[in-house]
Amino acid sequence: MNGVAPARAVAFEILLKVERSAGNSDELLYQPAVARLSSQDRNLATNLVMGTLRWQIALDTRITALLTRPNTQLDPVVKIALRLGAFQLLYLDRVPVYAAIGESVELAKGTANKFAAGMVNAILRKIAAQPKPGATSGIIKTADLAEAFAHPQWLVERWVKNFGLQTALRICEYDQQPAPVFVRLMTRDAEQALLQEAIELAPGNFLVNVRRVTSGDVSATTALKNGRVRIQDEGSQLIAEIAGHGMRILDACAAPGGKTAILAERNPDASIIACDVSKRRLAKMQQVLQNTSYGPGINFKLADAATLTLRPEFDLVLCDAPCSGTGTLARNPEIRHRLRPEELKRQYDRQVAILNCVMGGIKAGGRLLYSTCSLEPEENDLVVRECLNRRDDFEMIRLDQEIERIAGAGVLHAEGADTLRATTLVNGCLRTLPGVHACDGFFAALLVRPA
Ligand SMILES: C[S@@+](CC[C@H](N)C(=O)[O-])C[C@H]1O[C@@H](n2cnc3c(N)ncnc32)[C@H](O)[C@@H]1O
Repeated sequence: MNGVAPARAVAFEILLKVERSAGNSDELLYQPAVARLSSQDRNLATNLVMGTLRWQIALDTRITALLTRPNTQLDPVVKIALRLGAFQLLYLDRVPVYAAIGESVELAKGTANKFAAGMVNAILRKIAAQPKPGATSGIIKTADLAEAFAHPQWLVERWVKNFGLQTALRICEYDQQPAPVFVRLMTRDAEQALLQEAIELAPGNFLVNVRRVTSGDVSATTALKNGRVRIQDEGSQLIAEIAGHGMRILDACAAPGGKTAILAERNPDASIIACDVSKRRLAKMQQVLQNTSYGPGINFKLADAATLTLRPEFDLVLCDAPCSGTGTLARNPEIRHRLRPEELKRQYDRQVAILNCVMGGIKAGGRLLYSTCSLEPEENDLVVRECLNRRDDFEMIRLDQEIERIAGAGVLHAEGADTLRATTLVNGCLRTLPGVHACDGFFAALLVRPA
């Protein structure tokens, strides 16, 4: 693309794919075109993609108000050129106005519409002259909260109803910031190795083996390449730690394998079946995990966990179910644009089918951890309650005692254990909330089949 800086050209292509539902931002940002960029351009491309998606609702409101015919369906190329330009003008301080406008005009020339470039130029000039988004303090209405933080109103209404306005505000604030990067230290010298590569670290929220990256690009380090560290959200790691121990383990919805890796690390002598319905995701996971020191204990199985034929032979099942992902909007900002309220019922049906099926694989005395990265009760408590109602050979165990178990085993640091005890236990289940906790939102419930 003539006259367009590499970072903006890459960001534009990724945003276009996301708009056309041809991929997810987090995966697309790991493609070779991004890896080939300089570290500075990679950061800019990432900021442009994630920021534009995070603020899309607010950007579209401004853009629509300036269209001559606000109901016109814009060509996706024009839409993305406008969003990308408006995002830089309104939310980035260091981008010169001429670059934000001029390069969006160049991008808009990629359409057959010969008037598109002129329209993009005119609209972005008007946006450049508008005041930047104002302060967000003093919000007391749900609609204002949704608008100020560029979230769908229906979603914020649910959170206000379920968690209260202040907590909904914290979730929305968290979603609008880059998600923290957490690393798991896999070797004793891992922390030192990262420090030598100019990566600055702070302690994790809960887990002894976790560090939060405060400065530097871990993805470019040798420590990551040679397996001294892994990148994984701390909430996700916590779920896998709580899942616990077994000799025969089924990870029913396993890809991309973050939790499988911890199960394997914590249960080195176990036989683990890692199952996923997606061939592509399973293959990618297999490629990553089979070359690790803990890979040999894992058998990879392509299967639909809702229809598996299982004998009751597992002493541990992790059912990390597919879900709406509303606990991960900071990491996956486009979820809010794709999700519809009616989708939650479809998720519930699928989750009930999967959980109900994998409960059949638990032997007497065995345990099953059900988890999601959704904040919605329909995908969490209600799924568990429905599956427990369907049979009488399972009971739910409060996770308080599991927190004590992993605290006693030295997995949690003292402050982390206190935070978990005080803020995450709801009706015996575990719930992390983005913004309340500095990690993704997770839910977990532990079911056991008494011996
Ligand atoms: C939340 S992700 C799992 C994340 C994974 N446990 C980890 O920690 O990396 C859910 C996974 O479930 C898979 N999935 C969706 N429907 C499934 C089904 N019916 N059976 C098995 N896996 C399924 C998806 O392909 C996706 O990889």
